[in-house]
Amino acid sequence: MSLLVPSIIVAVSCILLKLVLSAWLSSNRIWSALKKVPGPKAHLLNGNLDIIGSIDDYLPSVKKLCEQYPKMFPLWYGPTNPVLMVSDPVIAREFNKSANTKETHAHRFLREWTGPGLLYSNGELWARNRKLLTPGFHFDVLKPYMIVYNECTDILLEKWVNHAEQGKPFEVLEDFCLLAFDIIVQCACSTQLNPQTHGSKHPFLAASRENTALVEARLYNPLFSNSFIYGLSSSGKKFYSNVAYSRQFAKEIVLQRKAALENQDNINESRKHLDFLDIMLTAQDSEGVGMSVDEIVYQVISFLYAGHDTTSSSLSWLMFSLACNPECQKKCREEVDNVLGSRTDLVWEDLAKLKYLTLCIKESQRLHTTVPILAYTLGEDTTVEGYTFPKGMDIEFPSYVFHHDLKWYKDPDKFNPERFTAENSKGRDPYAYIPFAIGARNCIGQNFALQELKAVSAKIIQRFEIFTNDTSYHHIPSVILKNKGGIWLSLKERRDSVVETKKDAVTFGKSRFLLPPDMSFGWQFYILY
Ligand code: HEM
Repeated sequence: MSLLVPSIIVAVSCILLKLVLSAWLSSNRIWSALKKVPGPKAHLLNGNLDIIGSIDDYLPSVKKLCEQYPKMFPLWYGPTNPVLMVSDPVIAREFNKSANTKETHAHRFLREWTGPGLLYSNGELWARNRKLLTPGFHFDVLKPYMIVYNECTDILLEKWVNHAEQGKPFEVLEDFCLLAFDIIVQCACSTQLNPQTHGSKHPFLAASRENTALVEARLYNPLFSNSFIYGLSSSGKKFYSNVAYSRQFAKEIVLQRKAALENQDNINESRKHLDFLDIMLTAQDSEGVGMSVDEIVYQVISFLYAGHDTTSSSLSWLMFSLACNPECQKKCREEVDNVLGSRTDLVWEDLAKLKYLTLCIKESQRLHTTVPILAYTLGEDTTVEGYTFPKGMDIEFPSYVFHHDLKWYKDPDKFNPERFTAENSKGRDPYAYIPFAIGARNCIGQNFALQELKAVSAKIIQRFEIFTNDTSYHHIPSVILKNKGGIWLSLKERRDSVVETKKDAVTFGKSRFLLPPDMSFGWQFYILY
C-alpha cells in the first residue's frame, strides 16, 4: 500500500514525460523541415503575425507572400504554430497525393463542436462514413429536392416584395442563411422548422454562429488550446453549452425518425423523397454494420452546418456579382425567361439549360471564394520539390489566391463569366479552381449546392431586378468569406415579367405529423413525410 502512491506518481510522470518528449520531437522534425524552405523571417515572439496583420488584411497579405514565394513558404501563426503555405496550385496537387487529415487547431476545436462527422473526422472512421453517405448525393436522390428549393424560395420572394416596395438597400446574408437552413433541414432530415417565417433566429443557427466566432477567437489564445482550461472560461462555457444544445436538437430529430422508420405504418407510402437521414439510418458497411445513433447525430450537425453557411455566403456573393454587372444580370434573366416561360417553379431538366447562369455562379465562386483557405495535416512523410516534410505538419492551400493567380486568370479582379466556357477553360490546371476543394476531402455536397444555387438564383432573377449602390468590397476570411460591413442590395419587382406570382405559395399543410415542442424556445418541428 505504502508503495502504491509513489508507483502511481512515477507511472504518471513517465507517461507525461513520454507525451512531452514525443510532442517536442514531432515539433522539432517540423521545425527542421520548415527551416530549409525560404520564407518571411519569423519573429521569436509572434512569428509572422506582424506581416499577416489583422483579419482585415489577411487575404491581401497572404496573396502578396504567395507572389514573393511562388512555390511554398513557412508561415508562423505565432511563435509555436507554423504551417507550410502552398502558393502554387500545381504543387498543391503533389501534397494531395498522400492521405491528408484534418488535425489543425481549428479542426480540433470545430470537431469538439460538430463531433466526428464527415467534416472533421479522419482515417478509417471518415473513409467508412464517406462511403456510406456517398449514395445520398446520387442524382436520383437529389432530383426530388427541387420541390423543396421551389417552396423555400417562394417564402423568400414573398418576404422580399416588401424590400422591393421600400426600395431601400438591405443586408442579404441573413435572409440567405435562413433560406439555406430551411432547405437543408428539409432535404437532410425531412423536418420543417419554418425558420424563414418564425420571427426569431432558430437556436441551432444562433449556436452555430456563436460557436464559429468562439472557435475563431480561441485560435488566438494558446491557453485555450487545452479543452479543460477552455471549459472553465466564460467563452468555453458558452461553447460547450451550444455543443450540448446542438447534439440534443439533432438527437431528437434522429430518434423520431428512427422510430418512424422502425414502425413503417407511420410513414406515408407516397413519400416524396429519400433524405440523407434515411440513408444514414439504413446504410450498412460491407460487414453489415450500420451507423450508431451518435454517429448519425454528428453527421446531422455537420450537414446542417456545412449545408447552410457556405451556401448562404455563395448566394450573397452571386447576387452581389449580378448587381455589380447589370449586363450579366440581363443575360441571366433572358436565359431564365427563355427556359421557364411563364412557369415559376423549376424542374430538374431546367437546371442543365441555365448555361449562362452556371457560368456566373462559377465566376462568382472564383472571385469571391467561399472557403478561401483549405487546411490539412500531413498524414505521412511527404517529399515535394526536394524537401521532405514530416507527418503531422500542417499545410494550407490558399484557394482564394489560386483563384486570383495571373497565371490562370487574366484580369483576375474582373467578373468575367466567359472564362468558364469549355473553350476558355482548356489548359487550366484543375487545382487552379477549387471552390469545393479537390481530392479525397472534396465537398460531398457540391452537386446539391450547385443545384440549390441555380434554382434559388433563377427564381430571384425571374422576379426581381437587383441593384447595389456600392460595387466595392473588402473580403474578410471568417471560416467562410464575408464582406466587411455586409452585402447590401436593393430590389425592384419586374413589371415586364410574364409570370404569375404565387402569393399563397407558402403552405405548411404537407406535414404528416407533429412532434411535441420539446426543444423549448417556442420552436416546434414537423416531420414532413
Ligand atoms: C456553395 C456551397 C458550398 C461550398 C462552397 C462548399 C465548400 C466545401 C469545401 C471547400 C469543403 C472542403 C473543406 C475542407 O477541406 O476544409 C467542403 C467539405 C464538405 N462539405 Fe461543402 N460546400 C458547400 C455546400 C455544402 C452542402 C450543401 C453540404 C451538405 C449537403 C456540404 C457538405 C460538406 C461536407 C460533409 C464536407 C466534408 C467532406 C469530407 O471531408 O469528406 N457542403 N465543402
